[in-house]
Amino acid sequence: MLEIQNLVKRFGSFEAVKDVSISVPDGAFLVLLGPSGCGKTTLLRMLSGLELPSAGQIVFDGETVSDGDRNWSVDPAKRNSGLVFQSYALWPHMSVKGNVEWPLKVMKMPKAERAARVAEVLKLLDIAQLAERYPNEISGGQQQRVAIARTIAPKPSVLLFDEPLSNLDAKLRVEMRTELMKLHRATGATTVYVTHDQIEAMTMATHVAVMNQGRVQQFGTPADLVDHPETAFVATFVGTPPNNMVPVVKNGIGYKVGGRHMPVTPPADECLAMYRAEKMTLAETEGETTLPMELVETSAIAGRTMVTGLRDGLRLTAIVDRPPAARIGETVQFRLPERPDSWFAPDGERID
Ligand SMILES: Nc1ncnc2c1ncn2[C@@H]1O[C@H](COP(=O)(O)OP(=O)(O)OP(=O)(O)O)[C@@H](O)[C@H]1O
Repeated sequence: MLEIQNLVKRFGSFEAVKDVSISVPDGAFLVLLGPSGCGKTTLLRMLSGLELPSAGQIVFDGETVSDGDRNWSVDPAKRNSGLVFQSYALWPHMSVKGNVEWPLKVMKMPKAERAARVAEVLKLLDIAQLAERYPNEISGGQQQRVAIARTIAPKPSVLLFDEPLSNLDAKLRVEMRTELMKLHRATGATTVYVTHDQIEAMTMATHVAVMNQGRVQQFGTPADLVDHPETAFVATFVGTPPNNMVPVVKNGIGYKVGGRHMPVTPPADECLAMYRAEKMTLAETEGETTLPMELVETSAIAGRTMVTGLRDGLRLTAIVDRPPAARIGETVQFRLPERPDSWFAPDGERID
């Protein structure tokens, strides 16, 4: 079990990580997901021991490895965790085999055992044929595999990844995603993986912590996040496409939804209505729950069409069966379902 307890990280007066508490079960694949600057890397660096928390504790398997309150932490090399960065920094003067063997030499593993472990790991990552080559003689994707092999060679019980696939092209990313999941199953190591790519998060994770501005907005399984987003931020950050969020305000005896009077019964005078993209439709003409929007984007998605409209800063996405007749820049009528899927308060908290 990996426990993060009331963890805080301050840089001067700026709080990059704010009171984060999460319990990660053994063998889980936790993804830290959030926009740039939300504190993901800082949290991961604290887990690795590279950064000392300002307050709070990190506990691996019942043993405290970082204690911000006491200004103390176990050295990164001694905490049974392995870290893979976005840039993989292999030793250029060592062969692939030499790079993977290096951490085992450092931990003084006997020679025969070392050779067996290196062979096993190279096979697991499908790079045995590259064993004698040097880093400048292999591709970027292969270098990333070597970096991962080097990290898992000492059998760390916790594996930490910081956007490890962001330097790879789209096709290779998808392939490596599958490989990393295979690797996770094969090693059984509790994994913490940082990304801002929500598709990566939703396909790989057993657990996701969605972060924003230093806080964890929601911690749960990918399905939890999609089925029951706890904040408007989560609702609009996860899912493909993300959910639509439309402001609702009291106006006279009725309510305006996205700026138009509509027959709704919101739980408060001012709130946000969430509509799932697959429940939105397009209408030929104006109706009781339609919003005229400028058509800004259409794209084919798994045999259906994703249509995006814009109006006064409000962006709506619908997944429909057929592409609209309208062209980009023309007006289309988006029809909202009779009832939204969820309601959120103006501060983003879920209401029902
Ligand atoms: N050493 C530092 N000194 C001062 N501020 C820092 C330091 N490291 C990070 N920060 C700030 O803390 C915040 C969180 O940074 P962090 O790198 O954790 O974000 P992130 O979510 O990983 O972003 P990205 O996806 O862009 O890497 C940012 O506002 C960043 O500028």
